[in-house]
Amino acid sequence: MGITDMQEAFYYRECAAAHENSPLGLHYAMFLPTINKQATPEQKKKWLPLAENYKMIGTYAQTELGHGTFIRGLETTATYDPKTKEFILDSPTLTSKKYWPGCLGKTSNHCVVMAQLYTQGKSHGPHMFMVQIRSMEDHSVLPGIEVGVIGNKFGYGTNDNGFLSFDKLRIPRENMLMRYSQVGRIPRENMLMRYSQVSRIPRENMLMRYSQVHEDGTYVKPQNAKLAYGSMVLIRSSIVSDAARGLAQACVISIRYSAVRRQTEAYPGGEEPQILDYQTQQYRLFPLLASAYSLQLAGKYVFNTYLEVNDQIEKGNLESMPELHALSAGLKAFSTYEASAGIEVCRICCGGHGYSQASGLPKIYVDVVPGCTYEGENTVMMLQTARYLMKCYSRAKQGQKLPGFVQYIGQNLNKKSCMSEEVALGCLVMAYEHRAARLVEAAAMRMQSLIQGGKKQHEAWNGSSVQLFWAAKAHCHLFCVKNFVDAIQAKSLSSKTVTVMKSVCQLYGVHGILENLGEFMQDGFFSGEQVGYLQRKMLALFENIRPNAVALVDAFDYPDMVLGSCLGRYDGQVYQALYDYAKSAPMNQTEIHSTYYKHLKPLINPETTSDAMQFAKL
Ligand SMILES: CCCCCCCCCCCC(=O)SCCNC(=O)CCNC(=O)[C@H](O)C(C)(C)COP(=O)(O)OP(=O)(O)OC[C@H]1O[C@@H](n2cnc3c(N)ncnc32)[C@H](O)[C@@H]1OP(=O)(O)O
Ligand SMILES: Cc1cc2nc3c(=O)[nH]c(=O)nc-3n(C[C@H](O)[C@H](O)[C@H](O)COP(=O)(O)OP(=O)(O)OC[C@H]3O[C@@H](n4cnc5c(N)ncnc54)[C@H](O)[C@@H]3O)c2cc1C
Repeated sequence: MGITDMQEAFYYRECAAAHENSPLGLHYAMFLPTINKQATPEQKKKWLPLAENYKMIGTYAQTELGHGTFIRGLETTATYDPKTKEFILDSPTLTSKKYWPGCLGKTSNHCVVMAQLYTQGKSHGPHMFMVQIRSMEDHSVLPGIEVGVIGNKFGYGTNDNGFLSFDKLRIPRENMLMRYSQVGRIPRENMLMRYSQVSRIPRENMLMRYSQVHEDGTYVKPQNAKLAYGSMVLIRSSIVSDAARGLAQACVISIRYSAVRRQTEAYPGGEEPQILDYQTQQYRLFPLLASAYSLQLAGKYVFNTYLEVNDQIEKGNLESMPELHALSAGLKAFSTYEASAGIEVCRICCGGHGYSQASGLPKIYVDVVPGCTYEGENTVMMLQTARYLMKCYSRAKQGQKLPGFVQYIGQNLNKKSCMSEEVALGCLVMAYEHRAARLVEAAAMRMQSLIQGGKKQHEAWNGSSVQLFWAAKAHCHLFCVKNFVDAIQAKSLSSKTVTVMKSVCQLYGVHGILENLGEFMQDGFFSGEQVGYLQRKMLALFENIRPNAVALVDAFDYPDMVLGSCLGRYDGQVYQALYDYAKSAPMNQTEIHSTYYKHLKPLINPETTSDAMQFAKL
């Protein structure tokens, strides 16, 4: 189709294969970007045309049976042999087997492997290597490699998450040497297959844009070791929009359905109201609608930040890497938590029909919920953000200026909320700033007191980690509120749009406070009276939003084909669609199901079991 823009390609694929996760997902989400960002120009020249034309089909193989979060603990080794100028990949233990990479089990013929680099007898930590695992001729698994699928999962049925191990012992040493001695004489494109066949790969296959191993085995350190984690940062930055999309789609389904579904006479003999008119339905759905908008805006922001910082990195300026890491890790966690929990609420709000696959909601849920785990387990990611916040706190205490989105840290905490009946956006932002600043300080104080009490740094960290988590979550929440407020204050919006979106934004802020009231009230920042303003405002906002609710979900503009939902159809013909779905079920294609003959008839009518025997033989 000639589509080169990554986001555009995503939307195209979403329409073309709406109901399945692509078995090539990891190829374009991680394998191609990793080559693009981490390979040398020569490597790119060699691999990109093959990868872009789906000759090389690849994945990103980092996680192992024993380690996922702790990358430095990975056990797969890549040992450089200067005599042969090769790396020897090895999976020395059961726990070192690669486990979980998507599209690995059956689809990929290559992968980027994260392995511990050893050269000149020293370990240099995790580095990436390009490894061919299957033949480009017939897709057979190459010698020295064991690869397979990991079995059924919660979802992602069409994405063959796999296991993989390298066993150098299975390859005769002489064979490998012989193959190597031919390197200079065979065509370049033959090299990958020949080397991988023996689980030995050429030195040039190490993705060494930033770190290098010279031919004699000398290791040259990269400017920053975490540059090798760049692909993860890219995907974390993309996952925020991904989570937002899942939540937005669930809101479309649940809100449209709630406008069609009628239930329970409002008064004896009266009409059954649309369930969307129930305040309790609005209480569960409208804040999620607001959250979907907020996360979409946050997703855009973080991805644009990724692009900007990446631009600087390309120019050799690594200054903003820590900010980007903290922002992308925290928002990835915050957004996937919010979206997963929200999609489940949308499902429950559809009553019994929400439990049917016909609702489209189970599929959305199982697609979004692994985002809480992959690309960095959410709690661990929040703690990475907290680590950054602690550094900022200590810098603020030393009077140093902080970057824009953390400038609230270290602010004076002895103030009261400016909240009035009107619930001004400025007062909402101030409230979130105060809560985050207080929780950052509380976590820092806790750490400090544990250390002063004789605990070691790592013990103090663990002993403060719940508070650190709260601080990071409050920080991300503040970011989402502030970013939403900034977006609706953008000059490009029409006044009508601003009126509607202001209500949505206010609801996002107000509901978030009411759901986390303890954190806003612990130090007396809000008075009880002010909480009353917020509660009344929330109910008033439900009434404001109600007439626009369906238009607000229509505005996400997801075609029916993408939603794949009988409940969320644009035309509202929910009951006909459900009935058609039932009629088309495979079990309805025959009047009597085969199990009747096999199991039921012998019970109901034992004297005529010969039929059943007959069937069993068939
Ligand atoms: C279209 C969409 C859908 C896309 C759909 C995609 C489909 C799904 C794809 C899923 C693919 C995968 O899951 S791939 C596998 C993903 N795996 C993970 O994400 C593993 C998560 N683990 C990690 O990222 C790491 O190991 C950490 C961050 C947890 C810890 O790393 P570490 O090496 O032990 O580092 P640590 O000592 O804690 O920290 C040292 C310093 O490095 C910093 N640091 C750590 N990471 C980074 C980083 N990335 N960038 C900058 N700086 C960093 C720390 O802040 C710290 O700074 P200072 O404080 O010292 O200054
Ligand atoms: C659908 C799916 C697709 C995936 N695709 C890929 C892929 O393509 N490539 C790939 O390489 N990997 C992939 N993964 C693996 C994924 O990246 C890891 O599962 C993830 O990084 C989490 O690591 P873990 O499984 O080791 O969790 P663990 O670290 O074992 O986490 C278990 C628990 O321990 C806690 N914990 C761990 N460390 C800490 C800590 N330091 N402080 C506090 N708590 C901690 C966590 O919070 C969590 O509650 C995929 C996983 C899934 C589910």
